Amino acid sequence: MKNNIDAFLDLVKERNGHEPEFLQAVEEVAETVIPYIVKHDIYYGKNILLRMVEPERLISFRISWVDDQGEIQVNRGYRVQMNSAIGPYKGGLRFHPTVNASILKFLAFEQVFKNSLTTLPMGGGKGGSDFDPKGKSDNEIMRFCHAFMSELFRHIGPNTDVPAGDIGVGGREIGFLFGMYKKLRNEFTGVLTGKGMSWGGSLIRPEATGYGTVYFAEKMLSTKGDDLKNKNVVVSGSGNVAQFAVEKSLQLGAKVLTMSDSSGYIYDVDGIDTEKLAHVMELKNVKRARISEYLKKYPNAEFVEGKTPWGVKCDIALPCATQNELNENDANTLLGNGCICVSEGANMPSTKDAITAFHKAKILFAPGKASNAGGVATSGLEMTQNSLRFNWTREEVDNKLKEIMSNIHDSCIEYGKDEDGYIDYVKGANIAGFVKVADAMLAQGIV
Ligand SMILES: NC(=O)C1=CN([C@@H]2O[C@H](COP(=O)(O)OP(=O)(O)OC[C@H]3O[C@@H](n4cnc5c(N)ncnc54)[C@H](OP(=O)(O)O)[C@@H]3O)[C@@H](O)[C@H]2O)C=CC1
Ligand SMILES: O=C(O)CCC(=O)C(=O)O
Repeated sequence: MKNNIDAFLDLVKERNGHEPEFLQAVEEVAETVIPYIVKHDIYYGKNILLRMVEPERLISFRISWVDDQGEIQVNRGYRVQMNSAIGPYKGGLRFHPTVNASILKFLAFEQVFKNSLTTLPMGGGKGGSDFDPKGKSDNEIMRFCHAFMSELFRHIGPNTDVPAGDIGVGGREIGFLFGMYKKLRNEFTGVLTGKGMSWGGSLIRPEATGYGTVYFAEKMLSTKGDDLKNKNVVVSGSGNVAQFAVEKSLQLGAKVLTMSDSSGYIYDVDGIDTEKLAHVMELKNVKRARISEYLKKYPNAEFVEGKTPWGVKCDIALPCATQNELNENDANTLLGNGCICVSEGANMPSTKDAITAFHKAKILFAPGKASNAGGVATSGLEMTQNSLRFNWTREEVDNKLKEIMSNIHDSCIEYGKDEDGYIDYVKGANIAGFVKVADAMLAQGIV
């Protein structure tokens, strides 16, 4: 078995040696899926995983735009169309200075498994740009988004590839991107998700990733006869996913102690309640300020500069910021402090060694591709509503989201339960995600 995994990974490294994040994501999948392939004749010897690690298409393009000073700026744009076996490519756009092919390939690869887990007909893709939205005016953001879409539009469409938001891309950006797509194509279609409610968006889509992450944590806790009530929760990030993970945690009776951004974290020993969360939303979504500003209104809280919040004692950790934000030392600190459950809101926030530590300690650990799948699942529901030209109520969408998260949890148990009864959610999510895509690839032949 080890030989099969090593030989596969050597081949992937040979081709992608300079892409560490992509290799990390592939390694995690290979270690759990190859043993399954070896035991199942229908998949063995078909090089399915080797085909899955090669993007069907990787588009890279120039984005030229003019800033408020009249200077011409040049950024790089990408769309990774990873796998379309079970539906049109689907996945977010990230605008962040760290964006490169490795990061987008890791995200697109994870997206293939995640989208498969939702049971909705969506392939996997991801895109974005090394553009940094921080400190840019609304007009600059608009000009950049328009320039980005003036190239991307020819590669996407409601039945081809349907982008959405990710880091640095929220409702404002989706609006500008949609406006330019509509102008260039002269058609009003569900080509993007995360749209505004008056022009084709779905209720609950803004909340869905954070809510889903907490619904998943609640499902994991229920396997131990436990729930979120009175639990201390530590959250990283203060963007879209973090905000709604905090909101749902509060609704389910937990106490939230931290939020963060790239400058550090705030620790509020009294708890971040709904009023304080509303202030964070105002700071982040309207004023686009740093999280440290929280202390101006709530001076009892602490701001810890340049650090992640994993040293704060908690029962539950929700990493909701970015990849590799929680390492082995952080994992050991969390375990030492009695943490019993980690549900990833971000994509690949825990390093490989951190996951090993969680597994060794046999705590409840959910990988992002399972626990944060509520976002893309609700994007799938937005696509359905667009096709029907109909809107479901908030309650209808939320119920469907809960049901999807519960089904993903069941799939993880089906494929991830070890002999001693421990649920390895990483193994479960990877194999369950793989099976559906692999079956479709086999049915469609070598294309
Ligand atoms: N939006 C969605 O629906 C989905 C998002 N995700 C994942 O969730 C995570 C968060 O996304 P989202 O909330 O949408 O993005 P936002 O842009 O809304 O928020 C990102 C948050 O993470 C922080 N952050 C970003 N980069 C870093 C970094 N290098 N170090 C420390 N903090 C950082 C940001 O701080 P700062 O403002 O200082 O940069 C901000 O607080 C990402 O991993 C994303 O891929 C997963 C599924 C769906
Ligand atoms: O809603 C979507 O299409 C994509 C969400 C996303 O980017 C993700 O799941 O990581």
